[in-house]
Amino acid sequence: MPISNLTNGISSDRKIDQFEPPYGYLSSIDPIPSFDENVINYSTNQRSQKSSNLLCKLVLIGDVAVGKSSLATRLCHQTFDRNYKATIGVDFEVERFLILGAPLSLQIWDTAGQERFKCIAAAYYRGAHVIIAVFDMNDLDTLKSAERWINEALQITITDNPLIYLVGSKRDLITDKKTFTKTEQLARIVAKRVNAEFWSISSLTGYQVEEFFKRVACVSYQMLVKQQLTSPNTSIEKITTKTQLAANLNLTNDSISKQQSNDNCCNTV
Ligand SMILES: Nc1nc2c(ncn2[C@@H]2O[C@H](COP(=O)(O)OP(=O)(O)OP(=O)(O)O)[C@@H](O)[C@H]2O)c(=O)[nH]1
Repeated sequence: MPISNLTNGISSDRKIDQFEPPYGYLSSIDPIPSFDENVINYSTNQRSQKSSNLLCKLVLIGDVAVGKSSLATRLCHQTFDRNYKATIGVDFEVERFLILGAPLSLQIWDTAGQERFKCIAAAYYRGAHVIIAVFDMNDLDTLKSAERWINEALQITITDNPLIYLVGSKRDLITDKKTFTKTEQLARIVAKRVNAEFWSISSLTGYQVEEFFKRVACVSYQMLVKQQLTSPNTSIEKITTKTQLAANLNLTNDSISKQQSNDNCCNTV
């Protein structure tokens, strides 16, 4: 497929030419602030040749109501809903970026925090390149849980060394500076323990959401291109849109409900 077909419809704010920096260098898993030369060369070749789309599978995990869906919605639809609607099983979005002129699709799997959906959600961890564990910055119990979610996800993902991000949500609700600093300090300790990069965001105001996903896109792109250069038949996908992805996976609400009713471990709560 010509690269122009793959890049059609990617908005200008999804075009990245500079490596996005981390939230703070203290919280970074990869402090390298620029694209490698071989990654730049690869991208230049992709621009001038027929090419496929790099696909990055990303899974959002964390406790109930910490703000996973809100984070995905803020990125993909630039909206925010104050009303809580629990995720049933798993939902997904595809967001496309153009990095150094080459396309990257972020396939975002938004899993349910409710315990009874855990085994459905866990089925979608497999093959994840990126794990994003979300916690509510106003509830430190959810930070403790985030560490547990990460460790559980790492036992299931079959990708070698997925990138891990620990994201503190609802930053807008913390008004006391001392509490905020303390929460960030604790989060950085947890992040270090699980080898994650820490970010603090607000889906309500949009604070750091774009920056966070651009960072994820840059780090993932660099990782996938390096994998592509060492083993050329991996990580390339022709799926470029949410509709194609849905058709490919046959993932409908019906199929999720069926899976749920067939799966005993999801009916235990
Ligand atoms: N003030 C504020 N509220 C938020 C923010 N993010 C999410 N919320 C609210 O928190 C509630 C839960 O958000 P969701 O995004 O649905 O949480 P979730 O983690 O997807 O929940 P589950 O689907 O049950 O796992 C909703 O009422 C949101 O409006 C934020 O950044 N600031």
